[in-house]
Amino acid sequence: SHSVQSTNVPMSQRSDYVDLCRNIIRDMDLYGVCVLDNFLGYQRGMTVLDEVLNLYNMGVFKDGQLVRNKASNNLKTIRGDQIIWVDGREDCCKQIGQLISDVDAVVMGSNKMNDNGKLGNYTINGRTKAMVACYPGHGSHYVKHVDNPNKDGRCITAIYYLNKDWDIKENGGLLRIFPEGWSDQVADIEPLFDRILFFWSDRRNPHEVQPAFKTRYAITLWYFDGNEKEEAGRRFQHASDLNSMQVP
Ligand SMILES: Cc1cc(NC(=O)CCC(=O)O)nc(C)c1Br
Ligand SMILES: [Fe+3]
Repeated sequence: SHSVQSTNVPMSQRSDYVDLCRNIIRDMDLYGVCVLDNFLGYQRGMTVLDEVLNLYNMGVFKDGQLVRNKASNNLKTIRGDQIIWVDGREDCCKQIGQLISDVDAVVMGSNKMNDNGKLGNYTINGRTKAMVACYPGHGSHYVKHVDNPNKDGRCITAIYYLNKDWDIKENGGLLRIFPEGWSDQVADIEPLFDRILFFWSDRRNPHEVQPAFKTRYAITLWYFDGNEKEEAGRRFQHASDLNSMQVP
């Protein structure tokens, strides 16, 4: 993981912007996973957390949908996260909107900056809205899964974490990625405040959220590869798949 110097200038004007993008390109090419700490800096991180807490206290989060648990073959609550989709222009989400444009800046910057003008051979041309998620913390978890197993167009998952003073031993909530091809290695990522994580959304990165015992917040964006999304649009797509993503 890399640490970002905290300043308050917009991302693309930062002095270390180019380095940040190069770090993302290198880590994504080498590992398919990249972690940046102190992404917004403490002050701005706190303003984003305040907006998320405000949304949560307004009671606008919805329960994540139930997913059939193949093992027990009955409809069981196997994901405890509560979610709300935000596009960042709402009055109550201006700071989340700033976070989104900073993530856009580094993802699009990395996409342009790579020698062949592509990040991992993708042409990123869009993204979903921001999915703000909260794990209530009574052992809520998320079973091992792949974000995009069937080429729906999503190529990069970006997750920004908001959890201050998080003690993984006490609070759990570890994100464990099982990178394909690294048979015995796993990537254990603690959901720490002002940390951002990028990983390829496809079958290269099955991942799970281990049970959390303290309220755990995260904001996720999925970036689209133009060609794959175009192709997916042509193929029959179950309405539920499209429902689970909201595109601005
Ligand atoms: C709605 C939805 C959420 C997630 N979230 C995570 O994997 C948790 C990552 C973390 O919070 O560390 N993944 C998928 C494929 C869907 Br769909
Ligand atoms: Fe996921």
